[in-house]
Amino acid sequence: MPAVPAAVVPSASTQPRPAGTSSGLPDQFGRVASDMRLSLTDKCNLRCTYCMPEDGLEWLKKDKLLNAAEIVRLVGLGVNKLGVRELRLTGGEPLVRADLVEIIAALRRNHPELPISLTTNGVGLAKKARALADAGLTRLNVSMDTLHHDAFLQLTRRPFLDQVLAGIEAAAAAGLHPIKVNAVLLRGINDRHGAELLAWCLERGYELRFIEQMPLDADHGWTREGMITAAEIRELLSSDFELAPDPRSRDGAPAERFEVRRPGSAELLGTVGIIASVTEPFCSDCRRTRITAEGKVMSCLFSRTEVDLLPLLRAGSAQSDDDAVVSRWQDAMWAKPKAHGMGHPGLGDADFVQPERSMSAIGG
Ligand SMILES: Nc1nc2c(ncn2[C@@H]2O[C@H](COP(=O)(O)OP(=O)(O)OP(=O)(O)O)[C@@H](O)[C@H]2O)c(=O)[nH]1
Ligand SMILES: C[S@@+](CC[C@H](N)C(=O)[O-])C[C@H]1O[C@@H](n2cnc3c(N)ncnc32)[C@H](O)[C@@H]1O
Ligand code: SF4
Ligand code: SF4
Repeated sequence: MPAVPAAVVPSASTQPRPAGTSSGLPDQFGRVASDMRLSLTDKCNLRCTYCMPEDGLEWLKKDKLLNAAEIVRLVGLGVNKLGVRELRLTGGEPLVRADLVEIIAALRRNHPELPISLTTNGVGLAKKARALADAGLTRLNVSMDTLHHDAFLQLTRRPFLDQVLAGIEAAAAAGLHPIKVNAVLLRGINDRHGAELLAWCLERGYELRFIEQMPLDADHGWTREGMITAAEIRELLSSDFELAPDPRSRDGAPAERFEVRRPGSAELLGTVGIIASVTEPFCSDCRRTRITAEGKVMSCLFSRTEVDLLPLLRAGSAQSDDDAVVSRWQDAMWAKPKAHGMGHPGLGDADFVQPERSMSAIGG
């Protein structure tokens, strides 16, 4: 079974962070991170082919994971000292974490105004949606690649589509709006289901986003030729829908949004997003800082260097320790690569090296 790599690289900066960059999370290229993506676990109950291997991964031991108090402390440092303005909880599958509701409630008590969102596969969501909303979750994104049971099984290797559908419904009933649905299209499996999935989401007021498959699968099976591009997705949708650029500002978001209408009709049905990380990268506007489930800063989704905050978090809780954590986090972000983990965008390029960690072990 492949193991989650234990690599710890103290600092990746080629150039030290200059004196004077004492506030926030700036990098060498003029970007400032304010969007914190925190992985709560590397575990998952699905085995999506574009993410996890069939046999799963060797899960981190519980004592290696950030505990609830450490999570609350890290978010506090992010918000109070480093300019974090948005928090996303992800994984692995965040719903498998038994203390998820308590974590959200504690974060909400400390940060009444902070937008807190969750990215989930929706399995088990039906039972938890109300508690998540009551605890103070702002909204959530559910990953669902198809409405077809056979394709769902082929993609996720688990027969849980009905659970996901029930979860989305429960989230809507709990008022966790806006609900966004994430779908990765794979050639020959669900690429022909895109228009149907969009119609389903539009009817229910959910915002669908198609995601280009990135080379972050544990099986290392991704190819630039094999993936479905944003241009292809727009083409696949064009016989059923007309897409026009959404006039609202993109504001650094991965998804480019489009207004959706039926061909020849003026009626606005809703919007669809396309997250074209491979063919239309958005790295120049990136505001994301990632923390893995075991407390490592990954300045970029494709970083091959990681900066471990856990030893500092576990060294004590005094003010001086807070300063050390903040400073190490800032150093890590200063070293953020320009794009795609290297000096230029190009996920299919010869010099691109896929990180050892799969998406589930990074925190998508
Ligand atoms: N290349 C790249 N892709 C990202 C990044 N952040 C998110 N994505 C992609 O966007 C997908 C959707 O992310 P979500 O977790 O739903 O969050 P989001 O789209 O940033 O969030 P909202 O639009 O604010 O709801 C992820 O699965 C990734 O495929 C990033 O920093 N770099
Ligand atoms: C890693 S998952 C973590 C949260 C949760 N388990 C879920 O699936 O929503 C977050 C997102 O990453 C996406 N994802 C996973 N592997 C990917 C890949 N290789 N390329 C693009 N997106 C990927 C998933 O579709 C999902 O929307
Ligand atoms: S994409 Fe999410 S649900 Fe699918 S295997 Fe990865 S972590 Fe699990
Ligand atoms: S690939 Fe790295 S730099 Fe580009 S948007 Fe994603 S996290 Fe940001």
